[in-house]
This record gives sequence, structure tokens and C-alpha cells, in this order.
Amino acid sequence: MNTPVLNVRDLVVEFKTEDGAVTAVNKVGIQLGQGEVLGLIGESGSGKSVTLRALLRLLPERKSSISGIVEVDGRNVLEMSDKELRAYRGGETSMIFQEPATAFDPVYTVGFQISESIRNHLGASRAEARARALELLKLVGIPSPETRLDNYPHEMSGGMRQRAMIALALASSPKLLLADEPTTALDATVQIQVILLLRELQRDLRMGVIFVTHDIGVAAEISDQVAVMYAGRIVENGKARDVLKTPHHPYTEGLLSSTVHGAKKGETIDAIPGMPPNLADMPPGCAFAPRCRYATEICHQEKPELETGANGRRVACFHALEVA
Ligand SMILES: Nc1ncnc2c1ncn2[C@@H]1O[C@H](COP(=O)(O)OP(=O)(O)OP(=O)(O)O)[C@@H](O)[C@H]1O
Repeated sequence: MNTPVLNVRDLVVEFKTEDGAVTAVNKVGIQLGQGEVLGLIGESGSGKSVTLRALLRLLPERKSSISGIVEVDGRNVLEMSDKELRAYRGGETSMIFQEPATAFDPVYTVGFQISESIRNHLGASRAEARARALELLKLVGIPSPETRLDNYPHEMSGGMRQRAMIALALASSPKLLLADEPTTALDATVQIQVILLLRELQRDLRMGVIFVTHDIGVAAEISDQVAVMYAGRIVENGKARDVLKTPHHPYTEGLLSSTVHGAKKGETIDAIPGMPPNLADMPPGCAFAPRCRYATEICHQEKPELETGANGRRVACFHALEVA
């Protein structure tokens, strides 16, 4: 791997709930090189969003705890002071969301908000920041950017707002971009355009990107490496083309065959029977065992570790060879 921009080790996130403590993210490790895209996939509730939020320490402080190592560009985010965190969020690391309304304040123009971010993070003058904001709107392919600079968020279409949010995320020249299903709310053609745009920007700007998606096709399109999450753990990780072509974990295999069957967002995945476990009541062995057609006795008793094999592929399954 080239210079690592992100090094995550043993990341654990616990929430205090009425049912007791639940571990939403369990010993997650991620290595991401400069200019590399990681596609993070898994069913709803598997811990993808919580992982991204943990990387920005955007979790309810009193109701959650984070431990492990999160190094961005060599600095441990979990040890940053409040002041350092304010500079880091939307600075070295930016995030884009499914719904741009979460990123923009409705009472200010888009241009003003992008300029403010440039001024805060890069210390530019007002005029410089506005000129750079204009460049960014052009870069993300917004037509008539001079006019659009003075638009309020609600004056833009969904696809355009999404592009504007990407411009906002790029305002600080981040090293790491976290994208949480940024195209799910868009219709299919706009989705493809936004994904191609992100891919192009990421290559040109050499950013590390974590891209969360339900959609295996999107993951295959955009990712260099893929990590598959199940019940808070990474169960498989490796080069995108290897993992998506020959999965070694039964869960990845199930996700892939459900895509082949044409399951769309919101449809039940018929290739994987049953439901993910309740985090407050986890089975003693492998969390996937109750739904797994390969499961044997050991799977119901012991948790498989994430083992590294050939080509850097990591898999947590006693039956990985059989699946492969
Ligand atoms: N503030 C919270 N308090 C308690 N539990 C939480 C909190 N936020 C998330 N969780 C739990 O953490 C688990 C992981 O949630 P997360 O949102 O990361 O899943 P996800 O994989 O991103 O799903 P989706 O694709 O639906 O966004 C879920 O079981 C969720 O209920």
C-alpha cells in the first residue's frame, strides 16, 4: 500500500441502551492508502454508519464509548482535544451524507457556506475563498456556477445539492473523505453521474475515501478494496475485484447472490434467510452462524477471528476454504 492516510485498529464502539451496553462496532481494523477507495458494505444495522461517525468522533458522548486506534495522517483522532477535533472535522476529514440537508444550513447561501469552510480551514481571505468556492462548484459540474454561488440550498435540485455538498466537503482539501450512502436518495441516472464524479475527484485529488453503500454494483464500480460488515464486525476484506468475484465468507456470498437475483434497496434479500442478530443478545459463536448454510458445530460455539490469507484477503470464517 502507498502512504497510509487512515489506520484503524481494534476500533470498538459501545452504546449504553435500556437493554444494557451494546457493541455496535467490534474490533474493526481498516488500512487505507492515499488515493484509495474502500467500499464498506453490509445490511442495515451492521455498523457502517457508526464506524464512519466514530472516525470523526461524531457520536453521543455520554451514551457511547470509543476505544482503539484511529490514525489519520499519523495523528490519533481518539486523543485529540476539542479544539483539535474542530479543526479536524471538515478539515483533514470531511463527510458527505445521503441527505444534503444535513450538511447545509438553509438560511445561508451555498456559496457563503463553502467560502466559510475555506476561510476556517485554510485561512483564506473573503475574496480568495469566494473565488475558490466558484472553482469548486465548477469542479463538481454545477452549471452556471457564478449564479449558483448565491443560491440557497432549497433553490437547487436534489442532484445539484448533492454536487454542492461534495464541493463543501472538498473545501478544506481533505485527505480523507467519508461518504455515507451519498447517492441512495438520487434517481438512477443522477446516481451514476455523482459516483463517476466522486471517482474522478478522488483520483485527481488523491484522497482516501470510505464509501458506504448497500449496493454491490456501486461498490464494484468505485472501490479499490471492499470491507463487508456483519453485526458490528468486518467479516471479509480485500481487493474489490477479488472479494466481489470470489467471496470467501458465506455472508459476502449471500450478499452477492442476492444482487444477482436483482434485489433492490428495501427488498428482502432472499439469498440470506433470517435476520441479523440483536446486538443486545448475540449468539455465543459466529454471529452469522444461525443464517449460514455452511455452519457446523464449532460455528455455534466459537467466534472465528479475522485471519489474513493470500493477497492480503482477511476473512472471519471457519469454512472460508469451502466457500472459496
Ligand atoms: N445512538 C445510538 N444508540 C444506541 N444504538 C445505536 C445508536 N446509533 C446506532 N446504534 C446501533 O448501532 C447499530 C449499527 O448501526 P449503523 O447505523 O451503523 O448501521 P448501518 O450499517 O449504517 O445501517 P444502515 O445501512 O441502515 O445505515 C444498530 O444496531 C443501531 O441500532
